[in-house]
Amino acid sequence: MAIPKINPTTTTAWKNLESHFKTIQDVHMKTWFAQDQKRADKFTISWEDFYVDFSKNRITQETFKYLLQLTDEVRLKEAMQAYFNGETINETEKRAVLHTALRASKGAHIEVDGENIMPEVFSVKEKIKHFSHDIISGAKKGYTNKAFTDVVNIGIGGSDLGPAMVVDSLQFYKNHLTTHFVSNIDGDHVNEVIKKLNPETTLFVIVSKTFTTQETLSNATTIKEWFLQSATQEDISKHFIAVSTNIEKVKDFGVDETNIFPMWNWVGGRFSLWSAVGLTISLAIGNSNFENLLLGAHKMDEHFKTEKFETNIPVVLALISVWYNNFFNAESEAIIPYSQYLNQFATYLQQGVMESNGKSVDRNGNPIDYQTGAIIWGEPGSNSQHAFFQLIHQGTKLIPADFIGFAKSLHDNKEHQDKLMSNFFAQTEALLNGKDKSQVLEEGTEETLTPFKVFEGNKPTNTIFINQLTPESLGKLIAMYEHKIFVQGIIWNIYSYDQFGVELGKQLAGKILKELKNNTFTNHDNSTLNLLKHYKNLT
Ligand SMILES: O=P(O)(O)OC[C@H]1O[C@H](O)[C@H](O)[C@@H](O)[C@@H]1O
Repeated sequence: MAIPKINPTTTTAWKNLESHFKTIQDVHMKTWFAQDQKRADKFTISWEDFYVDFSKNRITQETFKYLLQLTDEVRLKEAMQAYFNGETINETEKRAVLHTALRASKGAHIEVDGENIMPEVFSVKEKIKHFSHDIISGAKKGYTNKAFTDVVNIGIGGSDLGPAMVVDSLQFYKNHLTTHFVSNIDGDHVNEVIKKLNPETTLFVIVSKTFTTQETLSNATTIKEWFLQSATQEDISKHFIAVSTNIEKVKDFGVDETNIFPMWNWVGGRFSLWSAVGLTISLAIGNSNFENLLLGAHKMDEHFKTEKFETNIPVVLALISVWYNNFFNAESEAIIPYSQYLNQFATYLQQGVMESNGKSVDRNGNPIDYQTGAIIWGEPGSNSQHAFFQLIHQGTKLIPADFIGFAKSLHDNKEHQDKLMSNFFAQTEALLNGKDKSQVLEEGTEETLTPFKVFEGNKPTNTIFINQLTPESLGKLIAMYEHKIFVQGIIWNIYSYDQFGVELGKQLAGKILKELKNNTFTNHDNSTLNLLKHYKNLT
């Protein structure tokens, strides 16, 4: 059963939403809160350790009804079945999309092209487990017989952002190994990392699904050359590991076959941290914590698969986001975690959301005349309050925001935690209610200054409130956003799992690199030509 290809704007639900929008676009949310003491209860989902309050949104029961009707008309349920069953839903690349299989429970049977993939999934998991244990315990040693102290993940995009974000977010759970991430083709990146390393005690994990990515291969080559300044060719097998689908290319690079951790075409790069791409995570926090991350994701998969849509967290968040994106014309969404640990979370989500849903052609190959993927950005609170919150509160743009918070801190510092959480609660309250002229005057503000001090409020937020940051709760949170991406791709009738838009720049960079070597430049606009000449003159 293929995914239905339905233009959402042709549905009755869409037309209902359009006319409904006209009736509520100017209504202040305050009115609805005043009218209904139970509004928050009606728009809150409690599930396991998640408490998701979406009442501070510009929606009513009627909005919600039409949004749910939209899921019926685009046949979301059928699409979800195709997704979880391993059908070829990534039609443009002719692949299944099965990151969910990587966290499925023992005994699961999931077929790709008629073959059960689970035995292989579990055998790679075993390999990750044993390898992590041997490195962490010191059983496996480097070429001078010393235990490993450092791990360098060499990858980019999905082969970097997921592991880097998770290792950083779960640093509280880290062991003695120091982890580093090298991604940028900028040689200053790799050289800064090398500065900190001792080749005798460093493990290098080269992660590339395709093993053709310029950045990763260049960085791996630079590191290998640096390593060989003090070690021999035979020592490579003790220090270089690779994660890839492209076994031949990995072998050509010089990595031992036993040091290769396979992955599969049915895992998209930006959804791959659950596979051996997460090896650095397993090394940094230990395999049982890595398994708990996967368990959390699996629980969210089950919730998404089985929960009715009105209380299904990824579905509800996806629908609310469509509402702002397509009816209020909101261009972006802010992700504001009230946890310094989630410092890299928005950066990670940018690839997930924007590479997946940044599309302007529908599943029938036709140009789209409605909005698709939102711009994702954000930084942790409370820092961001002192940076860009001014624009969210008083700017001209509507910016729906997800506030992610954890009730208990990891270091048990109650005093800081109460202050942090006071800010967390205060901000969504302020964004909802604003401050009107009479309140400003009551504060003793002189009349002429009142316009500047009035806050309109009516700014939408979701509060994603979780008990504590653990590997399991982080797994749930990441999977929640993965499924939100899926639901939106279905509604917008786009292919969320290809990324052809990344190719053109790569092709042109290849051409320019050759031209720089030969010092001849052809077929450029005159701006680019001037820039190239200027570069040549300076270098
Ligand atoms: O893992 P790799 O094959 O090296 O790919 C790394 C990255 O490359 C490309 O730019 C893709 O757009 C990303 O989706 C991918 O994650």
